[in-house]
Amino acid sequence: MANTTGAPALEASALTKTYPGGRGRHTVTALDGLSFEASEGTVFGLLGPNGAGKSTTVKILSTLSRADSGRAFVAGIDVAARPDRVRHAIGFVAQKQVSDPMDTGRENLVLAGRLQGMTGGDAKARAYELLQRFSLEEAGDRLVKTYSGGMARKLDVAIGLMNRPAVLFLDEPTTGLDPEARAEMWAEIERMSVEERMTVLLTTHYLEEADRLASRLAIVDHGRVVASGTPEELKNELRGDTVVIELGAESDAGVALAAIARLDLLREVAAAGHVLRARADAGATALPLALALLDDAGIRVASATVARPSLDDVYLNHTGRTFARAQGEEL
Ligand SMILES: Nc1ncnc2c1ncn2[C@@H]1O[C@H](COP(=O)(O)OP(=O)(O)OP(=O)(O)O)[C@@H](O)[C@H]1O
Repeated sequence: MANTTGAPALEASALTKTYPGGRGRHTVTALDGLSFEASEGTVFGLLGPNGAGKSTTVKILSTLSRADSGRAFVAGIDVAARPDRVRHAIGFVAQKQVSDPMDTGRENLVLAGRLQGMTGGDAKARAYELLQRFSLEEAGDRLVKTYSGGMARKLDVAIGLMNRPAVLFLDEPTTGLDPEARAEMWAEIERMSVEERMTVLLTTHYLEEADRLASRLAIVDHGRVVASGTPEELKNELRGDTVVIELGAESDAGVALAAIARLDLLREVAAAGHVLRARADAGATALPLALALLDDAGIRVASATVARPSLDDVYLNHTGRTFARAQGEEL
């Protein structure tokens, strides 16, 4: 179903959602005024650590959950007013496997198509096409329980595509995949968004994945969008270089932080485990001075680099903590 209204393909406006805490615990604020817009035919990324509110957003947009307040539109349709129409316009690939391991890949696809109201003939034809597209044609008639993790994940995505959705929700599509399967999935998502001219909402907690796939992205933290733009725009907001110093395993990060804190050339100095990060207008000048201070303090350094800003630096800049630390806090 194409979006013919000229409205953004996805629009979330000031969404809030709280969950009851249970067993006398405080309520959990999952969304705290979250807003974003995604244009038709693009891959839009929601990037944030575990617990940031990404899945809750996807559940509201895909009609599986209701917001406490705020509004959301998918393909120009109000999700709260017309959930039935939204369901026909979307595909949803959840974090958990949806295919039945005791059926073949083809059987899973045909069943999904039939449940979505396709005729038997149409469902078989679309299943054939998707098995080819995802290089699963040889495995298509094997039970899913014999598939690798990467193959099962591709099948889940294919199931989400059976009804030719205008908008596809991909909730952490590569979590748990090995690097090779992850790279393959990235290539499929890129190809899919171009060939099917679909809008894709991708949630991820991998910075590299957001950088590679999303034409625009929103960084989500504690249920709010703290920054949004193209990955390049977000990185270009930060001037200067990023200095990263990895300390030896026996080194005390607190002592190291104190040692380099007095260097005026460095700003936004932060530690995550044994890795120190800082920003500098001229990283190549600041780094040797920082290393000398660490040496004076008796701190052993395992590696040191100067690089252009990454999305990790963007995250740190907007939230005051590194992405790795935020992940650790929420796990
Ligand atoms: N059904 C629920 N009941 C209670 N709290 C919930 C429920 N679902 C989510 N939460 C809480 O709401 C917050 C946001 O969770 P959400 O799953 O949306 O985050 P996320 O960014 O998708 O994280 P993840 O990457 O781990 O899925 C978290 O603190 C989470 O513990």
